[in-house]
Amino acid sequence: MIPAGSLLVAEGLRKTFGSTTALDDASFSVHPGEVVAVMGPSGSGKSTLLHCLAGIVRPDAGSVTYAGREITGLSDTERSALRRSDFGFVFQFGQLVPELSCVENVALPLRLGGVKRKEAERTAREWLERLEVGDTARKRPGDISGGQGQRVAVARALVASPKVVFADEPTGALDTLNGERVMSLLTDTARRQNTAVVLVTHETRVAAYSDREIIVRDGRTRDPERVA
Ligand SMILES: Nc1ncnc2c1ncn2[C@@H]1O[C@H](COP(=O)(O)OP(=O)(O)OP(=O)(O)O)[C@@H](O)[C@H]1O
Repeated sequence: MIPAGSLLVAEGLRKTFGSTTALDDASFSVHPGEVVAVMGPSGSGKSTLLHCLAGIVRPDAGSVTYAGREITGLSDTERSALRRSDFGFVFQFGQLVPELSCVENVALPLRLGGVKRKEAERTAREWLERLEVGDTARKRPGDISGGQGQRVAVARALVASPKVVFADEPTGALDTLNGERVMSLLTDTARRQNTAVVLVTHETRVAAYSDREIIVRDGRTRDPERVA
């Protein structure tokens, strides 16, 4: 049964890569503004689930419904337009464009949405300040620390007020202190602007920032709160 008021819902997802079954009847749902952690052992299917939910990977079977609209049937162009307008992304590594300054990186989602350069960069600067990395504005990603880079990436993921942020091991490359700061900045800001967060992690410390956890094991999902 689909929980009432869900923003993003997946049912019966199945995905194979050659002879490997990555997802095998996986389900998922998230409400607006809710932070859900997707946990489970390495290779259990967490990233594949995230990619299906975000419309990056098309499942072999099952459905993904976003804001009442089935997205599994959309064309590649329609799915990329949806990702640009409604979703934000934070990954573990290499997500910032190395040739652009940090302020240009954060301004990018706004520029792609048609906002003029000056306006986009002004908003991007505010976001860098909010994420406590205002001093990186003119620097390139290669000239800042990993912790600063993740804060810039979080600013970029949130700048266009997305409805959902997908974060795949966002603190995987950071030390504990930086990881905790990135997580609290991400989840506090998302909750404040009613952005849902789908957070893939294998660390309980990181999952503690979520409102709810689901477990993926051998491509199947389990919601511990819904098991009797
Ligand atoms: N593009 C791909 N091509 C082939 N096999 C893949 C591909 N993507 C995932 N797999 C396989 O699917 C299974 C699930 O992978 P997935 O990356 O979703 O797991 P995960 O839980 O995110 O793992 P980790 O925690 O190690 O990142 C694994 O056996 C993986 O090797």
